[in-house]
Amino acid sequence: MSNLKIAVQKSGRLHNDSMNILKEVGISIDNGRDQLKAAANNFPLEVFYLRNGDIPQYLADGVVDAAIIGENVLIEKNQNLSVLEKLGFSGCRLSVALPKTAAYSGIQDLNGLRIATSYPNTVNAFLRKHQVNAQVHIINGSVEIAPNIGLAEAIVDIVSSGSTLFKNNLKEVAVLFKSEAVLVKSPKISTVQQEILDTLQFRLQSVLKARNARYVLLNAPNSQLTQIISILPGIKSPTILPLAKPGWSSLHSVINKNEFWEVIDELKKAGAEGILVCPIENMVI
Ligand SMILES: Nc1ncnc2c1ncn2[C@@H]1O[C@H](COP(=O)(O)OP(=O)(O)OP(=O)(O)O)[C@@H](O)[C@H]1O
Ligand SMILES: O=P(O)(O)OC[C@H]1O[C@H](OP(=O)(O)OP(=O)(O)O)[C@H](O)[C@@H]1O
Ligand SMILES: [Mg+2]
Repeated sequence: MSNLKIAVQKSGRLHNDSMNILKEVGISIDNGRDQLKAAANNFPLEVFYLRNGDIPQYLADGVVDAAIIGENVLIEKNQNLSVLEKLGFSGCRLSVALPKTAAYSGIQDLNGLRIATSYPNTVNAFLRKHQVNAQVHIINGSVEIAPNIGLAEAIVDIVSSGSTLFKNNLKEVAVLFKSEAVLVKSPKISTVQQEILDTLQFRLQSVLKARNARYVLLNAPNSQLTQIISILPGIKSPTILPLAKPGWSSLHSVINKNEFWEVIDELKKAGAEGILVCPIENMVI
């Protein structure tokens, strides 16, 4: 069998975005509900649907060749797996939180507390690093409830919008690290599977670059082009096409989607008109 075996979370926060990004790179998967694995019909790839927390071990053992998982789980399971690509979704952070009313002036204030978490290895490493003496209590879900039911004085859990902390009368006091979904590979991957993974990674990079970029089209008087080009330099340099109206041109360029809003006023001041901003599907540079 020369298919690349890739693990994806079976259900939960990572599942849909993981399947979407595979679809965006043109891979079509025969996806019967409740199947534990499914093959792609246009790419040498098989998807294994697994629990996020089990994936690092499967990678370490070479049961799967690659996976899409949260960085936080990789760190917790500490299997020395290397991250190939950050995928830009499921962004969150692992944080320490305390009851809103608790006094806190620094990490040393965690001394002597009971800390509830689903990430015991990560928390113990953090406590060791800061020479804090606290008791770690492992809870597998709904960690934020622990202080309210007298199980712990502090928690360490995933925070994204912060609304779960807020609803449970907790405050975030320290961030251990930030996490997002990542592409990871097994140290036991074979040469054939590695080649397939290289192709997949190349396609993912082109989709990720495109997600962050926008295609910009605008009209401007020729006298203003030099100034506008300095604002919108593009990948190599912008495309300039003459308009039917004498003395005017259409300028096409690519820009980072976040930078666009910063330069729009500059563009207008420089004389740009009829500015169109379009999404890009793929970028091969
Ligand atoms: N609120 C959140 N916002 C953004 N990303 C999150 C959030 N909560 C979790 N994540 C990310 O999504 C991953 C999967 O979370 P989810 O709660 O679906 O699974 P789980 O219960 O940790 O894992 P399993 O698949 O083993 O049941 C987490 O490891 C983390 O990387
Ligand atoms: O800051 P927020 O946006 O509120 O997100 C944080 C919450 O999201 C995750 O739980 P999830 O909803 O995945 O439930 P789970 O505990 O069942 O995994 C995490 O464990 C937090 O409880
Ligand atoms: Mg969760």
